Amino acid sequence: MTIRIQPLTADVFASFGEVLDTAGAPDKVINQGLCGRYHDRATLDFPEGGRAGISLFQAELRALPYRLEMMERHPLGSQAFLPMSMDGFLVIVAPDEDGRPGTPRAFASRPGQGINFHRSTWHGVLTPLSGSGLFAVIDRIGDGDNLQEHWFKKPYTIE
Ligand SMILES: NC(=O)N[C@@H](O)C(=O)O
Ligand code: NI
Repeated sequence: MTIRIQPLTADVFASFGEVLDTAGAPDKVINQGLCGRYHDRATLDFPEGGRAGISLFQAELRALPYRLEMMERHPLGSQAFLPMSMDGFLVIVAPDEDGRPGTPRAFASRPGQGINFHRSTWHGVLTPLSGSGLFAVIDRIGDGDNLQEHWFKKPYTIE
């Protein structure tokens, strides 16, 4: 089955997580008026202990059409992907259907956008399509099994 990539917007992504960008006016202007602060724009959620960690991911670039073989989720915490280059990337999510991913949805972020997956949101792994492939990732550091994978019998084609 082929999944068509759509533009990423806060509305279409709302049930899966938050989109971080500087659309519109900043919530606060700081630093003697020289910096706009887009304040508290995503929710870090680690209900069963653990703490927030910041890691760097240096990911290989992928190409389209993209073969989606697996989706994963983190039952113990949210996960944010913040590109460290001005490049869009591929964001793949799916609703949960009885403990497995339903039909995936694919979005292309704009340069300068980051995302934060809600805890337990089914998602594809970090998928850069251009640029450096370097991302800051904010997710849960702690004990317990925070990774659930689902491998599709028939991979999807994302394009
Ligand atoms: N496993 C890991 O650290 N990365 C994944 O969670 C991912 O979403 O890329
Ligand atoms: Ni993940």
